[in-house]
Amino acid sequence: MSTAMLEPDHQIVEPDAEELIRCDNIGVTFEHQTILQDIDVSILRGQTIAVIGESGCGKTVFMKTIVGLVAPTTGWVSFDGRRLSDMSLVELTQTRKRFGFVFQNAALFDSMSIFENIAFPLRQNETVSDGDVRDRVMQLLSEVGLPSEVARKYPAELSGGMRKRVGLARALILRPELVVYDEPTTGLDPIMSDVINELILETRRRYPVTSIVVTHDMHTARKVADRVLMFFPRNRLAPQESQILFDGSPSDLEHAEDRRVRQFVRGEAGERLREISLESED
Ligand SMILES: Nc1ncnc2c1ncn2[C@@H]1O[C@H](COP(=O)(O)OP(=O)(O)OP(=O)(O)O)[C@@H](O)[C@H]1O
Repeated sequence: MSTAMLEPDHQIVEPDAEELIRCDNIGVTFEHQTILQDIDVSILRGQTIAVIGESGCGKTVFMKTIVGLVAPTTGWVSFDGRRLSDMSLVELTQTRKRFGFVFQNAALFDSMSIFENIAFPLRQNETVSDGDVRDRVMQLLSEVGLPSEVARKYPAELSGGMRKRVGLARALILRPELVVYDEPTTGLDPIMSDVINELILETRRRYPVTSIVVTHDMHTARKVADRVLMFFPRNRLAPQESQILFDGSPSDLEHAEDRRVRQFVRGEAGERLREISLESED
């Protein structure tokens, strides 16, 4: 702790943390629609980044581009100093083992027990004895605050919050260096949302994982992130404007210079209401 810097939002980032991810001039165009343009972002090891912005602005596309699920139309993504586009399929597959994915709907296999769901990445990627698989699954269950009896159950028998925790356990079993969370609290009540927030924080305290959290939940963004990126829809920006309207600490969001950022975080429709009514008249 003595070498670490305490950030305002209680996150711990090593002062000499190295770059883990670099996005250089990324652009993504689907058919004729440009979703991302000129995105330059550097993410340090150990950072927890919340990606916010209104629906359709490209948050998920950004996250998928970083993990190599979407190939950028321009620019490149580097992970740990290597461009994803320079990697062979085998290297990309090897690199993806260093990523953990927590999907919005937990994406569990319904026909497998919770034990088998959590063990799945381990059995797919490592040669481990049954005893070791058992130890690691049980350890992960305990890390996400679920009792060991849950291991025998099936996804349909669990609540949404429990399923999310199982999804987190599965994402963490290979001890990934990068975890991406897609809307981790969507559909949960406020208490269960906070349980998930606490687990994200606890995971970071337990080991130096880097996290990217795509979220609409401002409470989550403020609580778990040490850095927030706010994206804006490319088609509503002036040509010279950056698509990232805010890049900074969550505590600075309220006082952001850009009015669109302040309106977003306060949940104010502002002139968007007028724009939407004009769009519907066209
Ligand atoms: N594979 C694809 N092919 C074509 N268009 C796509 C594809 N993936 C995403 N899009 C489009 O890109 C835009 C941005 O999508 P994205 O899912 O990144 O938005 P988002 O900011 O995550 O939105 P939300 O908050 O609603 O999830 C949308 O208009 C979407 O329809």
